[in-house]
Amino acid sequence: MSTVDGYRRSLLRKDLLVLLVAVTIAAVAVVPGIGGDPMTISRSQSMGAIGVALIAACGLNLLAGYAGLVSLGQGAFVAIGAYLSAWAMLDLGLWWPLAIVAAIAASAGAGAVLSLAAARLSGPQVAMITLAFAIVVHRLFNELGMFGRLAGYPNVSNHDTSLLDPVTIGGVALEPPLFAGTSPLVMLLVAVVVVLAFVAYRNLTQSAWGRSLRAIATNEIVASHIGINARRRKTAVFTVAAAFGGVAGTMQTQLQAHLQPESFTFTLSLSLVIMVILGGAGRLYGPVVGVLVLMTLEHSNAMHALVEFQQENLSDSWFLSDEGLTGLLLILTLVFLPSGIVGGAQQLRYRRSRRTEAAPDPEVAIDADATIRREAARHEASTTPLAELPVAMELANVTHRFSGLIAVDDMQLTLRAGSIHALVGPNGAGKTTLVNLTTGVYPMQGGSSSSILGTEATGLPPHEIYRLGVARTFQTPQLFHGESALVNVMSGLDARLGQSFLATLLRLPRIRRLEAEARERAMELLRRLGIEEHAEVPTGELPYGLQRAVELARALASDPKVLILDEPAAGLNPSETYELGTTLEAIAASGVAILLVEHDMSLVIRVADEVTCMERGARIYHGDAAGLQQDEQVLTAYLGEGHVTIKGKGGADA
Ligand SMILES: Nc1ncnc2c1ncn2[C@@H]1O[C@H](COP(=O)(O)OP(=O)(O)OP(=O)(O)O)[C@@H](O)[C@H]1O
Repeated sequence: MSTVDGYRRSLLRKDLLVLLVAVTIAAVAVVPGIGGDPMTISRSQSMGAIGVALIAACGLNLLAGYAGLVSLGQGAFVAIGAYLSAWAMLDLGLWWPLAIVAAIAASAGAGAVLSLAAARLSGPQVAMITLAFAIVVHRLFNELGMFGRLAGYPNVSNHDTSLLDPVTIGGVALEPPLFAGTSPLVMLLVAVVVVLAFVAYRNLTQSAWGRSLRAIATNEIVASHIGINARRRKTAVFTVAAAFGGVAGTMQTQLQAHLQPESFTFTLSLSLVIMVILGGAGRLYGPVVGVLVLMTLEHSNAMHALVEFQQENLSDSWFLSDEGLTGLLLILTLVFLPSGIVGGAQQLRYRRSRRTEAAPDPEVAIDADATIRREAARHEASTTPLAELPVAMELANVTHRFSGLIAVDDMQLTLRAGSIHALVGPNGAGKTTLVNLTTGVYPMQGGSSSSILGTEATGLPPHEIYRLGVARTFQTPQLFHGESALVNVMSGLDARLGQSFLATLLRLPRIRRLEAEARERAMELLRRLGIEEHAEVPTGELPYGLQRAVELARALASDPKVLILDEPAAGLNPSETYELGTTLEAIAASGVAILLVEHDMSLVIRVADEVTCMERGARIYHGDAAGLQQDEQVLTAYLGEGHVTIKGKGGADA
């Protein structure tokens, strides 16, 4: 068994064990009579409510925790699932499983429609639109006569439950839906649905799909550079989160004798948000812990006892009610455990484990191993004259204006496979703008054109340019800091693996194999760049030089044909810069075309096969590094008259 297989199996075992322990704790806490007292309706409904909240909170965590789209409307999807499944059974007379599926589909559909508006928005605007949606949905169920208005649904005067056929599972007849709260078999059904929903949620989070959510949460532009269509992924996660809400709602219908609009006010959505934040947004077990802590407090006597304690011992006119205590708990969590209970525990465990290990020395941490150098030596490209190397990317007549300012002015640039093309020039010359044009961040204007490996690429968005074989790094490393170096690197090749959503949801064998291969490939890249010992370290904890190396590994993960590096030596010390140069030469020698935007002239002159110098958006020099240092215009505009000539590639003096 490979280490990856072992890791995967232990992860699965751990997940199920934790869920089992959590459910048992909840059962003991909420159902004190589990060991003897008879199970009452209210106790079984409390248990069921925990399950319902768990499903809804897991969906919300995908959206708010992983994708960073804070929704204040999750309760609305629970309401849609609950009301519509009941209505489909009672008024439409649909067979109960069909009614449940239809109601979940309706919730998911509502989520998809909402996402069309929300996908254009970000941050507080997403929260606002989802809040408005929650209010509208609540008002609808509150006002529509078909749902009994304030009297709730079903309405005793309109509905006769004896009309319903009993539900049978394996030949055992259950109580009719909507009046099933006391049936142990319905409790079992809810428990099975909770476990299935959790497994689906877990499968989604621990996959390329889950990593893509992290990416769009961190930075949509960066996400698009690793092949993610951010808008489409946002729609998908909205739909999935709403479907989880719908599943939760249909289970609520199974547990409750009666649906009341007050159960689905904005407070429900807010409680779900509080549970996710309290447990740990973006953490696998965050919603489990959040739901258990908050619902155990709510459904046990603990909150009530705390309120009474204040009244008796502090003041009976100034005290915090249940809601006030919940708010206080949230404030304390945000102040002392900003990443929630699970996030805090993980950080503690990580810090403890680091304390027992020797701290890595960042000075010598990056050491590209001999493999990459041997590959370089073997590659014949290094012996081929530059002009004979195949063209990997061609930019022609590229112009870009920011309002009145011409940032790039009629630029030409050719990148050849197996070579390094350096792009230099003073601050504000237009280098980064040109890079952003080549990778699709800015749309091409006027007569600009671009082709990649012979394919027309003018006007393509970044995620499509990624698919043509282009990868890049950024002036400031753009990593997903909540994740380990390994996961960051894996995210670089995810979009190439073509993992379908359904296969990911079910974690089919193909997905497990692809996931294991992605892990192996990412480890291999970390090893080749000499940073494998940091594989499990969250990138936010790594020194700057190592962050740059992780970002380079992520760019290489997609096996690019064109690699664009925006000031990769910025912030590196001389030994790290030297090592970077060696690594870049090796990467180029393996057949990759590199565009190197850089101010460190010692690095440029050492590794570049050709150099383009820009000033005020235009090209003022194109040629080799030796010529660059002699060019009058370059000396005046960029290098300075006092520039001391550095030996170029092949040791030739300028
Ligand atoms: N988003 C923007 N909106 C308006 N002007 C911009 C924008 N981005 C860049 N510019 C302007 O375009 C010009 C080129 O900037 P750019 O960042 O491409 O230069 P650069 O050569 O990469 O500089 P540096 O070496 O400092 O990174 C500058 O005058 C800059 O102020």
